[in-house]
Amino acid sequence: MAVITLSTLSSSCSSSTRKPSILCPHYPSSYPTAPCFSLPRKNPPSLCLHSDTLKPVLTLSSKSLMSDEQHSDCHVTDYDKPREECGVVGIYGDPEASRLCYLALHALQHRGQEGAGIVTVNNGVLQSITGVGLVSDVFNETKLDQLPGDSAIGHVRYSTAGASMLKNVQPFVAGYRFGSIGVAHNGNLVNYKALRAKLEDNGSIFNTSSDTEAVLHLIAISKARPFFLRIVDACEKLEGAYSMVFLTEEKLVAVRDPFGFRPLVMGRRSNGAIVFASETCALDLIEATVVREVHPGEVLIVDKDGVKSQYLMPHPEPKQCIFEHIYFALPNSVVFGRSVYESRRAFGEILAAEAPVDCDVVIAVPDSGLVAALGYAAKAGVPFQQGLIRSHYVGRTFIEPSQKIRDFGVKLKLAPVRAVLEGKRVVVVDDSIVRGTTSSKIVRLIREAGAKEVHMRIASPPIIGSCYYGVDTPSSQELISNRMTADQIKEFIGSDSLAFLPIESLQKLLGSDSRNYCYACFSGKYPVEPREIRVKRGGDLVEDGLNGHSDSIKSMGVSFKSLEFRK
Ligand SMILES: O=P(O)(O)OC[C@H]1O[C@H](OP(=O)(O)OP(=O)(O)O)[C@H](O)[C@@H]1O
Ligand SMILES: NC(=O)CC[C@H](N)C(=O)O
Ligand code: SF4
Ligand SMILES: [Mg+2]
Repeated sequence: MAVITLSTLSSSCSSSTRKPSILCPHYPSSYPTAPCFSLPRKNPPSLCLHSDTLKPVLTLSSKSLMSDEQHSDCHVTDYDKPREECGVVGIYGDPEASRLCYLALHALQHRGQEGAGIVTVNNGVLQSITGVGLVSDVFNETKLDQLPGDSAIGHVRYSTAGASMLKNVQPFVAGYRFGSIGVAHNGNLVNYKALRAKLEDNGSIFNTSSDTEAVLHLIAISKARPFFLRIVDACEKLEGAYSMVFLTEEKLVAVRDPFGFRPLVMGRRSNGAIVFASETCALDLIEATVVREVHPGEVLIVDKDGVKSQYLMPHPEPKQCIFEHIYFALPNSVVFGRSVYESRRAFGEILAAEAPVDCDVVIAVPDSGLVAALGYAAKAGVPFQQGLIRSHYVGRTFIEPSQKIRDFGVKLKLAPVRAVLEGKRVVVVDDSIVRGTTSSKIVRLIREAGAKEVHMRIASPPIIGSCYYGVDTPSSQELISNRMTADQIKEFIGSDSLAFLPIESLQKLLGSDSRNYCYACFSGKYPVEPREIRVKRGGDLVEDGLNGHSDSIKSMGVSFKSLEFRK
């Protein structure tokens, strides 16, 4: 059963004007900035339930799964892994906006499986459906019929801040004094706690424990005019990673943080509709042609007059996440202007050139090790074979009811092919080692299947630090490469040899573009100081909000158990 919430928010602002900080050549430098006309108030509440809001917000929360009020067990996921991030999509000017959004979210499902949502604009009203679980769990024909309109934004979530619970599922929608606004965010704000504390001091009441909500409050209290400059004003107060899409009654706005940590690309459909998505694979699915990336620090505003570009405050140089190429993005996507497939293949080729070994067969750890293994095999001139079969019924998250059963995790997901492995010297290529769980189990499985030698090749440098920019890696103490040398890891996983992709070779491959990438989880050099973020530990969920319990979600057929929250 769906619940309908009429949520109203108000804010006030005092008179002020705001000019764009940097103007794009296509943007009129004479853009009018008018004084704000609202009532000045001291410490104005940015959220008010007795508001004189102009436009109501219609929110439908999918109740096919448990509600926020039903505090129960916690969502158990595979915390060994660098987990996926979020995916965002935005569509302007297509009568099938919500259906296209739904399809695009399917293409981005690998980026987040905790929750999904779509917001559309219909007759000047923002309508929202969000729910926990996969896109296919949350939406069906009937739900999509409830989302008419020719503009939409959508989100698939994997939490980085704020627990896994329905109220944190995006897009978020709020009504404020001048209208309504929806937002979908991929990334993580490293100054969220400070921002929230300040906003709360000034009277803001938060509805969620997600970092993303802060931007809505900042927009509501901004004194900038016209509207999109409120978004610019708010974003300039954010630190960390944000690729976001905003939807209002009239506009679709896409923003990428100045470092461009997370991807965001713009496309166009043949009917002229403008589309934004985290990865190009989403554009391909809905037959939109890639126009270009949203540049780091850029704000793109789409309305009936076309597309305008604006920039946030200047910044030294982009720091795009190299891990998108190593693990997160799909190989059929082009991310940061590079084909993910070609990157991974090149990583494998470099490994073959720099860490050769006599072998009979090259195999991959599916899925994300596959393309690098193809590169390794081609360069080494050794046959590639499918030595491990992946079960498609076990996702990137699975049941972990106890340590004993947890050991079955890898076995459940990956099965060795004796016909390929028996009596062979095997090179096994994977994209990364996080805690070493997968590698150690795989080496054992392959030996049990009769392999004579097992040589692990890892298509990324050793991960020594946590990510604070939208990827949910374990804390650094839990990262095996933070505690052990490559030789010690080789002993730990029981392989005959082990080699990682050297960071220098990775940077050499990227050439002059190399300085535009973030390598912090390999180098420990963080482009934006993660001063207030604590990373989740294995088995933990972090309750960082003041909104009560971290409620569970039930999704994807995973099992649940109670977990303790660390403060
Ligand atoms: O060292 P560990 O802690 O075991 O983590 C590393 C493994 O986790 C990831 O795979 P994952 O199973 O998440 O997804 P995939 O099927 O997309 O490769 C990654 O590709 C490695 O295989
Ligand atoms: N992985 C992400 O991009 C998460 C977005 C946001 N920080 C959240 O936790 O919902
Ligand atoms: S720390 Fe690692 S995972 Fe995080 S943005 Fe930088 S390269 Fe990507
Ligand atoms: Mg893997």
